[in-house]
Amino acid sequence: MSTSINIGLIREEKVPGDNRVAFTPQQCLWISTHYPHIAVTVQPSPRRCFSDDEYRALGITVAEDLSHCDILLGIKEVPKEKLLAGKTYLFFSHTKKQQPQNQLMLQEIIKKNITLIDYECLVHNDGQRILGFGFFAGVVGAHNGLLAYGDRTKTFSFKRVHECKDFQALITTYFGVKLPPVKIVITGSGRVAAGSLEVMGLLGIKYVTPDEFLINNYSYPVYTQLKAGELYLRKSDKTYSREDFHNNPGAYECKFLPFVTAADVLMNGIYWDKNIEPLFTWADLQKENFRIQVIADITDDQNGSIPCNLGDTTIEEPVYGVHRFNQQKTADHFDPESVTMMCVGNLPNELPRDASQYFGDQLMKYVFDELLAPQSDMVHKATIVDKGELTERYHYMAEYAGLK
Ligand SMILES: NC(=O)c1ccc[n+]([C@@H]2O[C@H](COP(=O)([O-])OP(=O)(O)OC[C@H]3O[C@@H](n4cnc5c(N)ncnc54)[C@H](O)[C@@H]3O)[C@@H](O)[C@H]2O)c1
Repeated sequence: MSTSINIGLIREEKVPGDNRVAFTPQQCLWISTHYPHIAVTVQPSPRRCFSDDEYRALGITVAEDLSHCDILLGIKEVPKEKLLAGKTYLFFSHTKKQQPQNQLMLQEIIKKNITLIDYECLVHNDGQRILGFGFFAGVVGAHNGLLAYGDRTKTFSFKRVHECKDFQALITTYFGVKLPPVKIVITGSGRVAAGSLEVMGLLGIKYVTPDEFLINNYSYPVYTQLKAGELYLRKSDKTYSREDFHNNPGAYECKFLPFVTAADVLMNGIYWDKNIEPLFTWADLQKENFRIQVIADITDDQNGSIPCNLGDTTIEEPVYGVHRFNQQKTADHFDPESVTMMCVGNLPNELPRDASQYFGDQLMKYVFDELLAPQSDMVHKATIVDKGELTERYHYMAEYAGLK
């Protein structure tokens, strides 16, 4: 069969740069073996976590010009001057909440008769998102939280994740590590929480129930996990219903407070929006029995579920201290009157090879055939712009898109 569909993997050009990619070299090879009518071309990139040579070594074409491609896959937003007219793009556009910083990009997409399919809007029948990087955010966030705790208490030290080639290499650094009897509380039950639990398992940290965690002290490291049903109860009748909580989060109160007196480290991986009560308040931080020393805020909303999240940190400078009484950042991240905050907003970039492979696997498993099919409800629902026209589901964005 002759090649009839050309797919391009674009170079990430957003600043600051991203090192992830939609398909690894092995996955590109797999596509060309299993779909002989599809050809993949990779745009060269000095920053991508798989080098151009790793693609070339498997016989994948690396070329600057993608004008022959029908479908272009990226990760982050595409600078508007780089958008190729008439193409079908898939990437995280961050436009569906009408984010101001991406308005001009969306207008250009419309002007250039582009089709935009947003990864974030690809969902299973039950509404769960198909694609995301949460698992590796959870892994890196948990590691960084423990690293900060080790540095703060001078009890152990960890290597930085991005200094390891991949997850496998990170795991080898855990052999022989002896942690002090730290108590860790993990919130959430999604992909982020799953990644953090993986690190607990790899380090042999023992699970205890939330009740045991509150009552007991241990001579070895332990963790507990609080899912939404254990964290939030309806104010009126002290019950929890997932659907009701998602629809009426304001009717629920947060039950986290006792854990601030029992945990040394908090790894926060819950879903949060502004109508959901935060885990604790500034006033709670000032109480004498506030025990938490390090917060890995993987959810990472400024002034969100964690009031002392004063903004993002970077992979280069992953932590800052926040003074519990004056609410300001401290000169020393580990000031005894401070809580050490880890608020990196792009955690998966520390493990980009694994994060990319996981992403490509999900894309292959659940989306690829739908994308190639003449009609797909899943893809249709995630299509924000179809050949330059805002689709019906996204008409609410007309003004933002410059159409009104
Ligand atoms: N810091 C980073 O680098 C980074 C990376 C990835 C994700 N995150 C953030 O971490 C958080 C968790 O991500 P995740 O990948 O685990 O998400 P997920 O989609 O895997 O899980 C989210 C959980 O929240 C629940 N949920 C979904 N909609 C909800 C609603 N409307 N109200 C209440 N609960 C709801 C889901 O049932 C699920 O259990 C998100 O806020 C995400 O933005 C941060």
